Amino acid sequence: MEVLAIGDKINIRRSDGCIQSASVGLKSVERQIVTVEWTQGSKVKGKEIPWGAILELNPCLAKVKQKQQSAPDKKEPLKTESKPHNLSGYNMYRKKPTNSSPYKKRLRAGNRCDSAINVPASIKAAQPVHGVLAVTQVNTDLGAVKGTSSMSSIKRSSVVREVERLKEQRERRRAIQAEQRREQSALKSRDPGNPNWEVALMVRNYREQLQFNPLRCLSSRGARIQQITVCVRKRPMSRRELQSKAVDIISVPSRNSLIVHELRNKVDLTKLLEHHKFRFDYTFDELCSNMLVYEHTARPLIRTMFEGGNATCFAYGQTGSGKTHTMGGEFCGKVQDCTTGIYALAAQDVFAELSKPKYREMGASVTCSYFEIYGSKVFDLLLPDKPMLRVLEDGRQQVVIVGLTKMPVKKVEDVLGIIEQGNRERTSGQTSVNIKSSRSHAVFQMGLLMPDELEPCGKCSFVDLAGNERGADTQSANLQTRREGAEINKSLLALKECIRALSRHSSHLPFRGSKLTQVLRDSFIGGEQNKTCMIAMISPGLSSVENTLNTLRYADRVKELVAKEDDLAETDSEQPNPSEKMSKTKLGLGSCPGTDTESDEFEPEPSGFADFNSSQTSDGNSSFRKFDSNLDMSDADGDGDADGDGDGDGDGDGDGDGDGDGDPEAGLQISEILMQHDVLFEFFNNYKMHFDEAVNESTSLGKNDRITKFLLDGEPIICELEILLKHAHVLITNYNSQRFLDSELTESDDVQQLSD
Ligand SMILES: Nc1ncnc2c1ncn2[C@@H]1O[C@H](COP(=O)(O)OP(=O)(O)OP(=O)(O)O)[C@@H](O)[C@H]1O
Repeated sequence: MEVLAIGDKINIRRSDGCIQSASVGLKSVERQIVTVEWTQGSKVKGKEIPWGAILELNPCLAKVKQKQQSAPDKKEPLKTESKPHNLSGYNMYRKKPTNSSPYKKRLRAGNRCDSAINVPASIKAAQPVHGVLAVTQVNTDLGAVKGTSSMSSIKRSSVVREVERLKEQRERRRAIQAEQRREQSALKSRDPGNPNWEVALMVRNYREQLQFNPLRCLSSRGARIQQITVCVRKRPMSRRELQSKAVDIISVPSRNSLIVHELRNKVDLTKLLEHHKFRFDYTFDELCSNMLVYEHTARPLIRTMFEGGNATCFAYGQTGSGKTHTMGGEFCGKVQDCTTGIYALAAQDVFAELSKPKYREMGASVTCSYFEIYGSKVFDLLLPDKPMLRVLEDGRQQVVIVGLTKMPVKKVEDVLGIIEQGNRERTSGQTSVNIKSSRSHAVFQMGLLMPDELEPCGKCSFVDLAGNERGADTQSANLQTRREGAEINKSLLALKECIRALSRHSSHLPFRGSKLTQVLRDSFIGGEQNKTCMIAMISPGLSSVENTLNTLRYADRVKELVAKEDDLAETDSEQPNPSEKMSKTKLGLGSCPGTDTESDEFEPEPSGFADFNSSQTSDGNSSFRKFDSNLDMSDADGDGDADGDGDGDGDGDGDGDGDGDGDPEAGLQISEILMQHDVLFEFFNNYKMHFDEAVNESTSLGKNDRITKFLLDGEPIICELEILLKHAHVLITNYNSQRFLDSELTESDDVQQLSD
């Protein structure tokens, strides 16, 4: 082992069997192990190899050793040099070596030794650079000659070892840098004129470290069917993007993870990549087909419709990210092949299911509707000239699209005809992003109809949403375009709120926040029976990174709540203690939201919950009074009803008994109103981080619960809630009076006007 020096090149065998050259790092004589290192791409790798294995692959080392042993006479003169007392020059910090010092002598001896013995070239190459190194080297050489001489038993000082280590590090770093420079210049010369070559290289280097195992299997069997599924699909680079040498900054390493490489500039203006990692139920890369996406997203939803539930599949994303491609079908030039979209694939499965004897005997049939929501207006895509339809809501909050075509269909071809007809009618316009872009939400619905029934007993809705970046399209000078953007933003926010309400089994459903959520109200109520899937589409290019991150964060927000829902499900399986049980009842979990029976469950006050209330009230008494006085102030506004629930008791709980458990709808109206009023809507948005969760949680609690909850959470939130309530009170009162006055059927637009 002594014949080897740090930095020597030797042959090694890699774990995959191949033999390659590597540099000697550290040696452990006791363990008879040598550590070697080599560079692979931009990475430095290393491993420990037994000395025996090294000798096998490097027979020349054995020869060197033999030579050393067969020339004992040449070692003799060194014996005296190896005595410890001759090492006075060893410690350079204690005594500076002079020409006549033993240090110099040893150096000369070492040189003599070099000439006498055929040592590896690298040892010679590493001859005196620093005095310290030279001594070390001489020691190594001496050791090689002397074997177990007393010289080799002397420990090198920690300073020497540190210098060696630093030198090794420096050399390694330089080797990597040289390799990177070589790669960079190779890439630059290979890709002349590419302004993004540096980013491309950084992304490529990062990807080299990843292990890719993306989703490829067609069968979704075994996939967990959840109430809410959130997936992401990355589209391939378009021809235009490839021509402009755009960089693909999305990596999809596995079936449920995704990384966005965002380009950032350091303070010194050098570029670096920030890697944003996301996890979803499924992630589809650019090679995934529509069929594969369908298998994992919409297909599991078809069963829901036959089980009497409402299934909804949303395509969400930036303009041009592939929503229409996924939902409606692939484009061959400008012509869309409807047979390859999720609408058609779902229709195939629906008819396959319908042909089963069970449904044939029942006489079940299927109807199709196709409409679009543009701004806050609904248009029927299956009638000539796309007439505008009215959306009405009855006293039981049932939403009806008056006059919507429900076309009976008997086979897949009928459905394809309907899709083609509807697609021709869809509204398009011009944005600063795309020449042609959908500014409307398109809703395609299939309903399962039983004989003698007017309304379908199960429904599948597929929604191709308008581009989510539209609200940020501020370059447009056109007021109409900006309004459209605002409407789209509003509806997407309302959609998120509704999905969140569904995942939390919340009793409050803010479906009036937009026309989209209003017409899809059935999709969000009904609890476990309903299933929802969101497919977030993303563009791969560097220029879309901001929109891509926005899309993923939106989807992530929905997914985050799904995770919470799972947590709750786990808790449910355990035996809850009485107070937990009550808290959940109060949160409306497991019950059908918005039903009267729910408010009955609010009646009993279990001891656990009463304790909770009382302790909080005593803890935060002063704040409680502060909040109450605020309610009084609102009362002074002249509405005669400080709590805004229309009962005139002003006690803040809605039922007049002061126990905080009364009217479960008292809370829900607050965010409903918020969703309908621009100022509050914006306010709500700005402070979202704080009371996004809070308002929703509070909505299914009584008002006192809400108050105590926020007292617990601390002062800032109380203040924000106060401000929020101040703004909301007048609106709530107006809204309530209107609602109570309303008779059987109310036109939703009127409700909208009210808040305006
Ligand atoms: N997965 C994909 N594979 C191949 N091409 C795709 C894919 N996704 C999208 N494309 C192509 O990208 C372009 C834009 O797609 P598409 O029209 O579906 O976007 P969009 O999100 O619906 O946009 P908009 O909101 O404007 O309607 C189309 O030319 C389409 O063919």
